[in-house]
Amino acid sequence: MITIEHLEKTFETPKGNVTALEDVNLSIDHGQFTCIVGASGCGKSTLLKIIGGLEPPTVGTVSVDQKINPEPGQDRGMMFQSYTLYHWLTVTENIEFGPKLNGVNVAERKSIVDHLIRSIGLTKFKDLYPSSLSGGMQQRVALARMLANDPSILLMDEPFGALDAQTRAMMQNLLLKLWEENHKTVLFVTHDIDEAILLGDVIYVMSSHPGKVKKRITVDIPRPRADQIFSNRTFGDLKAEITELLFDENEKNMNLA
Ligand SMILES: Nc1ncnc2c1ncn2[C@@H]1O[C@H](COP(=O)(O)OP(=O)(O)OP(=O)(O)O)[C@@H](O)[C@H]1O
Repeated sequence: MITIEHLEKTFETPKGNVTALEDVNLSIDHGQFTCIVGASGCGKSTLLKIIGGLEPPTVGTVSVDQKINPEPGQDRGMMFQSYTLYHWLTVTENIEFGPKLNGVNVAERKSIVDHLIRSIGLTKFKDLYPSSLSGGMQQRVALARMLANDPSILLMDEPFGALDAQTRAMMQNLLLKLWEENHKTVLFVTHDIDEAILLGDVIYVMSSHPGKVKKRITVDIPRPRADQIFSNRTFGDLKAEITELLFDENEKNMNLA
C-alpha cells in the first residue's frame, strides 16, 4: 500500500544543508501495523510528514496506493503527540469537523460521531470543550477526529508520548481494539520499544545522521497481545535486539553533540 524508494530529504538552513533522510526504502502492506523507532533526530517525523504529503521529498518516491508523492489527502489521517484539538469546539464538534467540511449530511454525521464517541468511551463528555478534558481524553478525541474521515492510512507521530503510563496503556488497548475492528494501515512512530513490540506487525529501526533504515524486524507474536506479551520470550529477545540497535545510535548522537 505504501512503497518508499530511495527517499532522501535535505533541508536548507542558514547554517547549511541538513540531510534528515538518506536512501530510505520501505514497503508497507495494506492493513499492516508498522512501527518506527529511532534515536531523536533520525527523521521519523520527517518521514511521516512526507508520506502525509506535508513535505516534498528531495529525491526518491513515496507511492501511496499507486499515487506517486501524493499531496495531503483524506486517505491519510494524522495524529501527533501534542494536543491538537480545536479548543473553541466541543468534543462532538471536533469529531464532526472533518465530515462537516466534506459536506456529509447531518444525519450521517450524527451517526459517525455517536459511533466514535461510544468507541472512545466519552459519551458523557461529548458537550465539553477540550480545556475540561485530561490529556488522555483529549488524545481519545484526537483519535476519533482522525477516524471520522475514514482514512485508510493512519500516520501517528508519538501520539501517546506525553501521557502517563496507565493512560498510555489504555490508549494502546483502545487503538489495538479499533485497529482489530477495521484493520486500517497504521504507521506509528514511537520512542518506546515496549510499545513498538506490543503494537507492531513490523518494526523499522532507524539510524541517524542521516536517517536510514537500519533494520526491519517482523514481530512474530500472536495477537491479541496485551495481557501476556511482557512474559513472552520473543518479546524479551526483540526488546534486547532493538535496545542494542538503538544503543549504538544514541552513542553516535552523544558523540555528535
Ligand atoms: N523544517 C526543518 N528545517 C530544517 N531542519 C529540519 C526541519 N525539520 C526537521 N529538520 C531536521 O531534520 C532532522 C530530522 O528531524 P525529525 O524531526 O524528522 O526527527 P525525529 O526522528 O522525528 O526526532 P524526534 O524523535 O526528536 O522527534 C533533524 O536534524 C532536524 O533538525
